[in-house]
Amino acid sequence: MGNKISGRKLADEMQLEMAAEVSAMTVKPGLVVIIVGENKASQTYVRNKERTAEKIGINSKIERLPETTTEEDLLSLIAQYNQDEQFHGILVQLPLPEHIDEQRVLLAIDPDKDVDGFHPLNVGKLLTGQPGLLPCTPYGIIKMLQASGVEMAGKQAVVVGRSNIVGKPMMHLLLREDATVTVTHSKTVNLKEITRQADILIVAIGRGHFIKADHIKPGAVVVDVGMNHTAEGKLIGDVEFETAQEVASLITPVPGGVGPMTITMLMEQTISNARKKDK
Ligand SMILES: Nc1nc(=O)c2c([nH]1)NC[C@@H]1CN(c3ccc(C(=O)N[C@@H](CCC(=O)O)C(=O)O)cc3)C=[N+]21
Ligand SMILES: [Mg+2]
Repeated sequence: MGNKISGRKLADEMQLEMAAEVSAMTVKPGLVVIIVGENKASQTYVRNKERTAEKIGINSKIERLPETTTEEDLLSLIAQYNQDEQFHGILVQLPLPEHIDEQRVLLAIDPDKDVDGFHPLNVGKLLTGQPGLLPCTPYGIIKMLQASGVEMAGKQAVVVGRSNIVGKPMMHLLLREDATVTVTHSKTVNLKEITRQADILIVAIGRGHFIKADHIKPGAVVVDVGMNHTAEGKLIGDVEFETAQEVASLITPVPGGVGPMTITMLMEQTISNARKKDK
């Protein structure tokens, strides 16, 4: 057992197809990423996004604002990009500094340019089963499972983590695929008994190597959303990969799993927005 699902490989394949598609378009897709303050984890992410956008032929612009930026200044920059026809996607990197109201910022983004799928209108569409922009991490996970031939309909899916960015939208996307979904979190009692029921286990709790082999049902599909840095600066997932892969039938690694797919879906949604403006 222990077949690795390579998000990296699938992401590379999808990006090649997307590059061909973009080169045939008359409108060049544009994505603006707004970052407020310095955040070490943000840096790799933003670098990867820039590199990927360039590879595909997307015009990407990074707006780096100082930590001291006021909420009003951020809101007016967003208003400016809402109007700017060159940009089809707007992403405001989270988390934002303490003094800025995150919900107010997400509400300010034009829902049609919200390529992160975090605007309450898009969240509501996901919840009620209407088409809309989707959160990129859970969307990328569904794509990865489909590409790997994982049957979701009727299966027991367990999500560990209930964040607005991963856990909650993941629940809805799995429901849409007709899985039976259980959401667990840090206050869940007898977590192990629940995760051991999972045919599909999605882990997004942000604690390094929290899920071990004995949390996993033999033959389960395991998706690791974690990105934790050890004291030595090594990137590790929420799942202890070495032991878990002995039990799982399929498992995503960190790095090279969910991360590259997240970025790919961001690009995909930016392109599909631009295509709506294409002749
Ligand atoms: N509004 C907003 N939307 C986001 O989607 C968002 C965000 N804010 N804030 C930060 C997190 C983090 N995130 C990552 C996505 C991909 C990689 C990625 O490409 N990882 C690679 C490389 C990692 C490495 O080598 O360090 C991998 O897992 O293989 C990393 C981090 C998106 N986020
Ligand atoms: Mg989370």
